[in-house]
Amino acid sequence: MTTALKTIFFPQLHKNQTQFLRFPNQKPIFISTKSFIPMASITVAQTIGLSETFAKLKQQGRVALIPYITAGDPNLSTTAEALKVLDSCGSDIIELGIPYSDPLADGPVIQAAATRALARGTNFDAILSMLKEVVPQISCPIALFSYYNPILKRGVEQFMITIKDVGIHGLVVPDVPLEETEILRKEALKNGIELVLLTTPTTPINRMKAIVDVSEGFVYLVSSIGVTGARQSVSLRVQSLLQEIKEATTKPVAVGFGISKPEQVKQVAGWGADGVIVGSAMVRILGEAKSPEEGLKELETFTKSLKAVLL
Ligand SMILES: O=P(O)(O)OC[C@@H](O)[C@@H](O)c1c[nH]c2ccccc12
Repeated sequence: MTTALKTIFFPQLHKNQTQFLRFPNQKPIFISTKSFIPMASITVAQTIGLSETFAKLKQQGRVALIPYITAGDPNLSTTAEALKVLDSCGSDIIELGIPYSDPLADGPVIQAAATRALARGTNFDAILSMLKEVVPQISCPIALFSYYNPILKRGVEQFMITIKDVGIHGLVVPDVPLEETEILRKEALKNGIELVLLTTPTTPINRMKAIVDVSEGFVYLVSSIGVTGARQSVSLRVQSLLQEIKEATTKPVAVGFGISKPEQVKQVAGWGADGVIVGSAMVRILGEAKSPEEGLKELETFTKSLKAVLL
């Protein structure tokens, strides 16, 4: 659980005074002295961000489990339930993908999920409305996954304000080159959004250093070249790549691509990863189940099997 419980002491309220209390990413809280004992206190669950989550896990000697699912596949109400299932099964951060028509970095499983979600009419505004409802019920931070084009269409500044307002903590934009991240980083910073950048096995060391320098929240180490999708094994190169990155930064490093089994999660965690990302295997469960209910049940079982090897 990555909520920071905050206890707030109220200054002496005058008789019959009423107040609205607003906390970032929370619904306003109505308080009134009619029913309130002055100098009372309430405890509000507040979700902490990506880097804070990693700092907390590091203190506990634990590795983050980071699932990815595609919003709107098989439908948005199932996505809402899936977020709650993933959270309750101990996910430490959740990556939520915005379906896009040209997901060039995605393999067939996530491409098919995006196509299904778009065919159902899933759009960014509908995803935002779902998040407005669900985020206050989730204890772990959510990082949105979006290709660059939909962000540019909405305008970078407006996009960041909008996602912050629904309680999103992080953002991953897999197809934006480092040279074009300036505007993204500026607007993300202004809105307290942690912009996660990716490095790959073929990224030259100096470029990797420049990427990790400006990546916020964590560094995403792509385990293998090519597109997303479960692989029979995780490249042994990941172990040395992790060491290289950890010599260049103290920021947490999470590994993704191709990881789909508990033994692979355990292996990558054993190599020193601070987080392990599992996407296609989760997406396949939800998208290919006979019914949403069955998909959610299977998602729960699968997520628990991954979490078990990280405890
Ligand atoms: O699906 P995999 O092989 O488990 O990899 C995680 C991946 O799905 C997720 O992090 C992701 C979804 N879309 C992406 C595009 C680029 C990089 C990463 C991603």
